[in-house]
Amino acid sequence: GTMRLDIVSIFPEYFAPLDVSLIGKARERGILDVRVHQLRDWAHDVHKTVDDTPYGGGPGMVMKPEVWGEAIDTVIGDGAPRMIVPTPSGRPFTQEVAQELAAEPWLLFACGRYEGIDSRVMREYGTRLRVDELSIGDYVLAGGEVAVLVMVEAVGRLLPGVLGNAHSAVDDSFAPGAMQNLLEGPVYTKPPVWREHEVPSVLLSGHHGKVARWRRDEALRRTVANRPELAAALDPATLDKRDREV
Ligand SMILES: N#Cc1ccccc1Cn1ccc2ccc(-c3cc(N)[nH]n3)cc21
Repeated sequence: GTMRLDIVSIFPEYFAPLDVSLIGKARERGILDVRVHQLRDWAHDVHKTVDDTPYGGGPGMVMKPEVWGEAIDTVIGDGAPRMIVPTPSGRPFTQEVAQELAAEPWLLFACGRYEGIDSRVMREYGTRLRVDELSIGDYVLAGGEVAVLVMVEAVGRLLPGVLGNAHSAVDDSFAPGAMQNLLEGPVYTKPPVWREHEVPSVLLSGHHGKVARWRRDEALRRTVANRPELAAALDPATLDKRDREV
């Protein structure tokens, strides 16, 4: 069925990219129903104020709870979407979380700016909705919009029918299975030689067993090189004899 996504932000124009490519097609095909809302529509003062100084002092501003409360109440009505709040201090957004979110019928993304949203908003809706504060990585953005674009793409591509059959998400390096927790290895296409660089001959051999083995070895090599903490966590039993020699 259709997944509904509501996004509330003071920069709705950030979400123009959701009209194109993968997500745009999914919307045209009715797989996704994406609605973007301007938070300021629920700020009633002449300046449409959405922020104020932080209690306890400190730099920057905090987003007012009243405006968010009116916005969320209007958007959800008496429904109960899963509420996602991007934040640098959230639980890590991983492929596993993306898989979980892809199973939800309705997601509501609350995009903060400034130093974040008054914490009582999450507390208020946590009594009625599942509220997840999620981080997309250990770096600080200026607001939640980019994080929502990341999450919507990661979740959207997992929905049935969104990725052409040519590329199923099941092969993802973080998807369950033989290549789980391994990084993608190198990829090649025609021509077989380009500026004197050749394609590894095993890939031209047509020997599927050797190709699979080679790809696993390359994925393992890259994982050890770029993500030693993932490689260390690999269950030795899942690595067959040859891999242990790598
Ligand atoms: N909050 C906060 C905050 C705290 C300190 C300094 C700057 C900000 C800016 N900010 C406001 C909203 C908001 C949303 C998500 C992120 C975010 C997520 C990841 N993974 N990094 N940054 C940042 C966000």
